[in-house]
Amino acid sequence: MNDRPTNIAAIDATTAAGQREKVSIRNLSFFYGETKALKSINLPLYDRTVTAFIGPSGCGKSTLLRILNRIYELYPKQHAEGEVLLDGENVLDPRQDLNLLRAKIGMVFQKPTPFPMTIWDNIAFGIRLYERLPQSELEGRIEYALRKAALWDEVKDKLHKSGMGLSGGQQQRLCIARSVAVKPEVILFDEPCSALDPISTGKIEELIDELKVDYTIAIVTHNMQQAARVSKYTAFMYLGELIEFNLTDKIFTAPTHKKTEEYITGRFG
Ligand SMILES: Nc1ncnc2c1ncn2[C@@H]1O[C@H](COP(=O)(O)OP(=O)(O)OP(=O)(O)O)[C@@H](O)[C@H]1O
Repeated sequence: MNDRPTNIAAIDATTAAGQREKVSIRNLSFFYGETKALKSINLPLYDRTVTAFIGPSGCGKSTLLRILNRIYELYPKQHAEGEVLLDGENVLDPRQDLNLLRAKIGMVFQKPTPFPMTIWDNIAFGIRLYERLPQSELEGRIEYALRKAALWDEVKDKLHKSGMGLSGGQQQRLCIARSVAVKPEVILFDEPCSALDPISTGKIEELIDELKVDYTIAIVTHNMQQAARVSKYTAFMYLGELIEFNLTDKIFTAPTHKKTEEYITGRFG
């Protein structure tokens, strides 16, 4: 068993057979002021595939996700080095249009974050940031997004009631609908179920399974059963480094690195 961090070049070629890289993370480092929180990460996100990020608290999972759509730029004194290629184009390029990027790479956060407005407006608001649609098309898009988020049947008779009146699980699906409504290519989920009960969690997991048909998905989770259930690939991170990336089955049954094994067997974390 090997104790050294992996390099993506070392991934068994058969592991990725037939898989197209939608996002390629290359030599990516990240700094909070002077503190280096990510250390030269190399990793693919395969097209229309779910990749889970696991690792102990503070290892850099959320930081990594926040780089992919450059949300970190909302905060001062944070910067990234390296490359994040989306279909071959570096999203870290200063000339990148951030609105367009965030439409292409949507994000769903730990706590549901509906806007204090109606269910309908929650979704229309996001669409209007990016597109001007005729009313009938807008209505069609809103229904499409709510159906994709498995919420339509529960809310179709109260579209003009506040999104804040929904249950936590419904609010999270509303946030997923908001993300889907702008037709993204990648959706990032940062611990999307940590504030939800087991039934709502099950619904979100089913939904992720359906969404992967259309979207490339990355999910940060503390729940290893969840990672095993929803993802095809898993990245294990520790102290800002990518220790191991592989098929989820391999990570959970035959990890290559000692630290991965210790983590998944609950010896630390
Ligand atoms: N705003 C910030 N300013 C300075 N350091 C930060 C900031 N946010 C995170 N960090 C540091 O960066 C490192 C990675 O944090 P990050 O939140 O990405 O980890 P994580 O793996 O997502 O943790 P958790 O599982 O607890 O959410 C940690 O050492 C953390 O203390």
